Amino acid sequence: MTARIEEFVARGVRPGRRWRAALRRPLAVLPLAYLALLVAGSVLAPLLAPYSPVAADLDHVLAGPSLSHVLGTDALGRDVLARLMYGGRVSLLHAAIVVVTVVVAGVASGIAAGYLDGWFDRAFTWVVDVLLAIPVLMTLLVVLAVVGEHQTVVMVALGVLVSPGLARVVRGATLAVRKELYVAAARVCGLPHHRIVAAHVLPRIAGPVIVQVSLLAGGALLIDAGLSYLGFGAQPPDPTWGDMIAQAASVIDRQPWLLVPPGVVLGLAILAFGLLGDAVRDATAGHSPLPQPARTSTLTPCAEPSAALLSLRGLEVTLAGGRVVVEDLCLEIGHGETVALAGESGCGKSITGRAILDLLPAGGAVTAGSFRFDGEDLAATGPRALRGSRIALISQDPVAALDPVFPIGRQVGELVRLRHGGSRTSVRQRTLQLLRDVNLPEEVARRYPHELSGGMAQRVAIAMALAGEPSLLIADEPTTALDAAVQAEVLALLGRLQAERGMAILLITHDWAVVTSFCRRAYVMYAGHIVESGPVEELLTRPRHPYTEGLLGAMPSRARPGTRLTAIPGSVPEPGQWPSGCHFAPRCTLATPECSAAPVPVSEPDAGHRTRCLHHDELAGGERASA
Ligand SMILES: Nc1ncnc2c1ncn2[C@@H]1O[C@H](COP(=O)(O)OP(=O)(O)OP(=O)(O)O)[C@@H](O)[C@H]1O
Repeated sequence: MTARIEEFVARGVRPGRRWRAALRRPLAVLPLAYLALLVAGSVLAPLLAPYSPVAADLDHVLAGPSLSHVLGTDALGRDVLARLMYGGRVSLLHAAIVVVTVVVAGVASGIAAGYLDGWFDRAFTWVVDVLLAIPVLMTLLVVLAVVGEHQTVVMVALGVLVSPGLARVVRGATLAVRKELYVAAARVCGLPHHRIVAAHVLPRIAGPVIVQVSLLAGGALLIDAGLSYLGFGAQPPDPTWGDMIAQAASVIDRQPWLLVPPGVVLGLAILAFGLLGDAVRDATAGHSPLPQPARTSTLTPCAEPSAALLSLRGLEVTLAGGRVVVEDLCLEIGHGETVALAGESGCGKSITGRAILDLLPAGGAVTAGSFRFDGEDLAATGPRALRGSRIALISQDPVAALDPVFPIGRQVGELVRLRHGGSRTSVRQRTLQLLRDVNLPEEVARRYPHELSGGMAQRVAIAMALAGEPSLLIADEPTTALDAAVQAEVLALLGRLQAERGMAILLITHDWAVVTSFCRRAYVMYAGHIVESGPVEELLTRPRHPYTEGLLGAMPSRARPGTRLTAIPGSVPEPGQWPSGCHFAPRCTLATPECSAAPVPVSEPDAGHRTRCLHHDELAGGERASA
C-alpha cells in the first residue's frame, strides 16, 4: 500500500517543476548553452564571421592562433574560425534533417503502432524487424552512389534507416501508457484518439523520445562528419566540420593545431547532446505505467424491441485464449433505475460492465447476444459510440483513472469542452459547477490527483462521468476502496445525482449492505451466469436461488445474536472449469443429478423475480434463509 502511495506521489510530481529543476542543473545548463552558441554562431555566420570561409590568405598558410586569425588558418590560408562557423551551418542542418526524419518516421509510426495495436502493430513490428536487419552504413553508401550530390536526400535516407530503433522505443512506451486506466477512462469519456494521444500519451512518452532523439542528433553529427571525412559530404569549397578534420589530418605533421578546433567543436557538440539526454532522462524518471487493455465486440441483432434503457440478451463474453467468462446473460435497466449486479469476486461482474462499454481486455470480445440502448439496436455499431455521452463509468480505483500529470480542473475541463464546447470562460464555469455538484470546493480544480483523498478522487471521477450528462452510469465497486464514512457520503452523492438527473445506475458490487441501501432491483451473478434477479426486497426476504441465500446468510447485518455467520463452502470456479449444468451445483446443498445433467433454464416463479434453479420451490418463503 505504501509503495502504491509512493508510486502515485512520484507519478504526480508536477512535470513543469520537474523539468525546470532538471534544466537548472549545470549538466543541463552547460550543454544547452553550448548548443545554443553553436546554432547562433552558425546561423549568424554571415554577420559574425571575421572572414569569408573561402578567402585564401596565401601569406599566412597553416598559421597558429593570432590576433588576426583567432583560431589560425588552414593549408590555403583560410580563416579556421570562419570555416568552423560556416561549416556548422551544413553540419547542424544535416543533423537537423536526420532528427526531423527520425521524429516523423519513428515517433509517428511508433505511436500509431502502440496505440492502435492489432494488425497495424503486427505490420509495424514486421517492417521494423526487416529495417533493423539492413546494415545502415552499407545502405547509405549505396544511396550516396546513386544520389550523392543531393545531401538532403542522403540525410533523409539516413534518418529513415536509423528510425526503427526509436520507433520500437516509442511503440513500447505508447503501449504501456495505452494500458493505463486513465487512458481507458478517457476513451470511456468519448475523447477522440488524437486528443487522447496529444493529452495523455505524448506527455508521458516525451522523456524517452527526447533522450533518444538527443542521442541520435549526436550520432547524426558524427556520421555526417564521417561522410565528409571520406569525401562523400558537401563538396568544396563549402566547409563542413568533417571536411575540416580531413584536411587537418593531411597536414598533421606540419600543423597539428589545425585538428583541434573542428575536433573539439564536434566532440563537445556530441557530448552536449548526450548530456542533454541524461538531463531529460532525470527529469522524466519516476514514470512507470500500469497495464489494462481493451477491444471491440460483436453483437447480433435484437430479436424484439425493449422499452428499457439498457437491454442485454443472451450476452456471451469470451476472453483471450477462448475462455468464456460470461454466458447467456440477460439484463435490463429502466430509465432512471438503480440496479445492482452482485456476486462474489471473479463471477464476471466487471467484465459484464466492460462489455457494455466495449472496453474488454485485449483479445476479449462479445461472442454472442444482443444489445439495445434507449430503443436502439446496437448490433451494427456496438456500444462504443455511447461511451462518455450516453454511458459513463466510474471505477474502484479513481486515482488510477486520473492522469497524474494534469490538474483536476484541466482534466474535467477537457471533457466539458469536448461535450459542450464554448468559450474558455463557459468551460471554466461548467467545470467548477460540476465540482460543486459533487460537493467539492472549487480549489480542487488546481490540485493534482495525488493531492486528493480517495473520497475526493471518487467525487472527481463522478464529476468527469457527469460531464457528458450520461443516461446510464456504470459504477464498478465505487466505494470498495473507501472507508465506511466516505462510502456512505459517496453513495448519498450518487443517490442525489441520480434523483436530480434521472440517470440510471448499474452498481457493480459484492457488498449486500450497499445493494440494500442503494438499489431497488438486483441481479445476482455466479460463475458467468445471472442466477437470480428481482426486487431487492424480495431477494432479501424470499431468495429463489441457494447462491443468493448463501450470500445473504454471510451478511453480518443479518446475523442473529448468538449464531454463527454461514459461509458457502468452496470457491467460485475459474472460467473454463465451470461444471456442466448448474455452475453452482458442486457448492449447493440442494443439488441433485438433474442439476448437472443439462443447462438450467431461467424460470420466473413470481412476476419480475427470476431464478436459474430447479429447486427454487424448496427455498420459497425464505424458510431456509430464516431457519
Ligand atoms: N484482463 C483480464 N484478463 C484475463 N482474464 C480476466 C481479465 N479480467 C478478468 N478476467 C477474468 O474474468 C473473470 C471474471 O472477472 P471479473 O473481474 O469480471 O470478476 P468480478 O466478478 O468483477 O470480480 P471482482 O469483484 O474481483 O472484480 C475472472 O475469472 C477473471 O480472472
